[in-house]
Amino acid sequence: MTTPLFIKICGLRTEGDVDAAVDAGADAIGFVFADSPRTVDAGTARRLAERVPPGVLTVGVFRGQPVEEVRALTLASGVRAVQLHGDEGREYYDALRPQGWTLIRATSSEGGTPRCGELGEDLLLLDAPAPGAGVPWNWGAEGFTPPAGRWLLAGGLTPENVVEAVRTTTPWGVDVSSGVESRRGVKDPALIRAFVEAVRAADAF
Ligand SMILES: O=C(O)c1ccccc1N[C@@H]1O[C@H](COP(=O)(O)O)[C@@H](O)[C@H]1O
Repeated sequence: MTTPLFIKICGLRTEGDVDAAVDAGADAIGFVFADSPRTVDAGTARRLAERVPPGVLTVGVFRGQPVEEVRALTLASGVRAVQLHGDEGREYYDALRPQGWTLIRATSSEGGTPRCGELGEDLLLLDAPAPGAGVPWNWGAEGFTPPAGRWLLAGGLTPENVVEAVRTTTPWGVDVSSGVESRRGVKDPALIRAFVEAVRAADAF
């Protein structure tokens, strides 16, 4: 039997969002600390993270923020992983490493396939150039080479397209935000369930 795909549901803002993701069987949930319609403050993220069972990874999502801000928000919220969408370099990852957080580097495949770990990250996330916009990138393109090692596919995934996406790109896991919303920034529990069920059905093949 192959390892089930890792599923992250991102951009959660309410208790109902968190309960829907956990009950559906998500492996990770994300709180956005970057500028976004989904932004939550550290206190909200802490309160929501406290509802999450220990087996589900809590992730703080950042984009182009100073490392001290990332450190402060991560400590204040108590999340266990940091997802970085900026153009941070190795020194930035080195500065966060001693805290023991799981470090996720979000990048695109423009300019070639990145390698997981090359900046000190634990996990790579291949996303569209505009994160959180619900727009798929061209992951089905001829010549796309998946990264070696652990990587998450993100960018415009939905319950309808995720099965084809994972069969085409063979990621270690998937990450979704817009595709499980009824409108921008508002999660839909039925879509969260449908997304997780679709991924688990893809696992069965
Ligand atoms: O969700 C956001 O608004 C966001 C803002 C800044 C950086 C990342 C953000 N979200 C991440 O975007 C991808 C995919 O989102 P989508 O499914 O295409 O909407 C995912 O990794 C989110 O964590």
